[in-house]
Amino acid sequence: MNKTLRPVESAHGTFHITDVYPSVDGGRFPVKRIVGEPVEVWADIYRAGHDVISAALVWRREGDSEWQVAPMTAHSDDRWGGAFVPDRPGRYAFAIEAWTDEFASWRHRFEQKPRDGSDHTLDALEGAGMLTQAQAGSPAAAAVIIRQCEIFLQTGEPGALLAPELREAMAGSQFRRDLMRSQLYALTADRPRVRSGAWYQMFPRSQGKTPGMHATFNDCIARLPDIAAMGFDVVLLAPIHPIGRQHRKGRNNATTAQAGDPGSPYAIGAAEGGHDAVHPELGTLDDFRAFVAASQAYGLEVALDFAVQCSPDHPWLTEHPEWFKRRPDGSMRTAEHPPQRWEDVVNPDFGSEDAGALWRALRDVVLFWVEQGVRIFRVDNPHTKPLAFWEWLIREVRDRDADVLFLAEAFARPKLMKGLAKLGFTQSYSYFTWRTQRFELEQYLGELASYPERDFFRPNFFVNTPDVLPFHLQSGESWMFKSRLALAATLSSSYGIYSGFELLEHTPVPGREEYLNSEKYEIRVRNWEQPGNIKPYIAALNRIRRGNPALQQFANLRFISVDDGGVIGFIKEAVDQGNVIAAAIALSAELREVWLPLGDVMVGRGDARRPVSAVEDLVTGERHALEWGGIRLRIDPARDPALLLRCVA
Ligand SMILES: O=P(O)(O)O[C@H]1O[C@H](CO)[C@@H](O[C@H]2O[C@H](CO)[C@@H](O)[C@H](O)[C@H]2O)[C@H](O)[C@H]1O
Repeated sequence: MNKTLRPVESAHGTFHITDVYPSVDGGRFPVKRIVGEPVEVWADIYRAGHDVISAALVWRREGDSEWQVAPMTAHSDDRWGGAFVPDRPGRYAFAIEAWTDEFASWRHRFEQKPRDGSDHTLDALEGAGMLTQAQAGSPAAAAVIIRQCEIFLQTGEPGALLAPELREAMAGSQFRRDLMRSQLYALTADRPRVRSGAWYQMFPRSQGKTPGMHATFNDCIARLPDIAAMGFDVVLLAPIHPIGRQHRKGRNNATTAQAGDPGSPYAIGAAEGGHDAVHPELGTLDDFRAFVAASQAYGLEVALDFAVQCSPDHPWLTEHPEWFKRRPDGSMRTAEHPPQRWEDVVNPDFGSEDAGALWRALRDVVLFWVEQGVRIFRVDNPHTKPLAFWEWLIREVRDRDADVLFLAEAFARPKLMKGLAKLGFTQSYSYFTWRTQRFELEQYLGELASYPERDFFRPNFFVNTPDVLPFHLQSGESWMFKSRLALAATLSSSYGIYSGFELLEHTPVPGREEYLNSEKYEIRVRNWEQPGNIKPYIAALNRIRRGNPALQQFANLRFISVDDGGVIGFIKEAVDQGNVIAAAIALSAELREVWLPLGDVMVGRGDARRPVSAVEDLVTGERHALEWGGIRLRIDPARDPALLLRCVA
């Protein structure tokens, strides 16, 4: 437990350092920020009496011995602010220090003395006495102090003690008798990919061209130009490991496989190896590394699925039987997440006596793939494993390589999802996949973009996943796919699609939000140029995202009241870059004209900030001038359900 360091008490008691921002659960969990971007810190700092208070922000990266110091300045109502810039990814701690500036307090009192001819010599001597005790400052400050002290001693003029440069020199040179440091607050700085990225999820074995034939990593390499041309940043692979044979699942989640069925890639482990092996039909480890290198060459980063569970054929079941709990009849309980049943896998027992070795083995699996060049992991249903395990694993890995990122694939209870984010997951799945109405989106986004969620929960908006074909996509209407894509790609700075979305795949298992003939259980071959595909639309959206910093942030969001309940409107602003985007996205198919109130939108930086006067359509390039504080524009969802407008002054 962090403790506030108690100072030598002054006559006015100790300082109160409260309402510290940013902090998550009082500093217990790290606030999340991006490397190279200023971290603003605010606190209420006060104490009884009228002495002049000074404050500073002290911070360091975990492992560094030296504290760095940044000044804090007082704003109105005892609110103080300061900032620092974390320059490397990793964990940081910061605290706030407060102390009395005794010379400034003396000066303040001296300046209040009546100018009525009274003798203030004694007061002046007290001030001068403080100069003789100043000892902690820079040589330049020392020179100022000595000079002003000598002037005072030679002339007896108190004006020498009131020189502004002396006040400044003394501020950094006095012994801080009542220095108080707050508790420590934790912070994590991540690389920029965490803040923004477009993800493309695919099953490697389905990337070939011959129906029924298992694809290889070479086939995956051949797919990269198409994925890169759509403007994606991350290519997320379903598990690439050997697949169990016992209790293998068949097509459409059948609990018995037919001859030739490849099984679910989430049933990890077979005679060929476990979590650190590559499915032989995909190729070798060298082939995988070649895929990672080829992805990099296309500007894509590879993310791997990390699923803890094991097929009954996983080598760990024979090598470490103690990690798996047997039922009274000797069988093992298969994994489940009610109502889902995963009959082809068992979960290791996190309560086993040898759980420490299991934890280390799982950590080593992650480190193994880090060695192969992977820096992003989608963690499969983390909410069914102990939270303390994830906190430990993420820390263990990131202490070795702070560039490694973890996405929590948890569609769980809200508090549990937020808990996972607090204890270290870099990004999180979200409920966006099911939020379709304007009020639902506004409410949900409002929650995620507010304090304190915005400081620890970084959502990744997936429009679909291999497990979820949401009802609203099941009619296969192009405008709806585009609308969902535009919402995900602009409301959130990180978003993803599962492959097949670009082809408008939409055939469900009747009555369910699942894909019929899901490639979780079979090999698929697709015509990636299928007529009606929305690849050009995806590419255009990703291009717009890359060109507009406002769309690369999440919490910079403000909804506007569009005069049509079937359209959601919002503003995103990147203040530092002077980039402001207004968006209006149709949630239903009708052609309409909408009024966008933009009168209070300001554009530009600092003194150059001006009210918006026109907008530029980022798709068509057309420019429209504002009239009467807003603009009326047409949305034709059949063509494009989203209006994306750059605001110009
Ligand atoms: O956490 P979720 O419920 O969203 O689902 C994830 O984990 C599931 C278990 O790994 C996984 O389910 C798939 O793999 C299972 C094991 O092979 C299999 O029994 C299921 O039928 C299959 O859906 C799911 O895909 C993953 O996203």
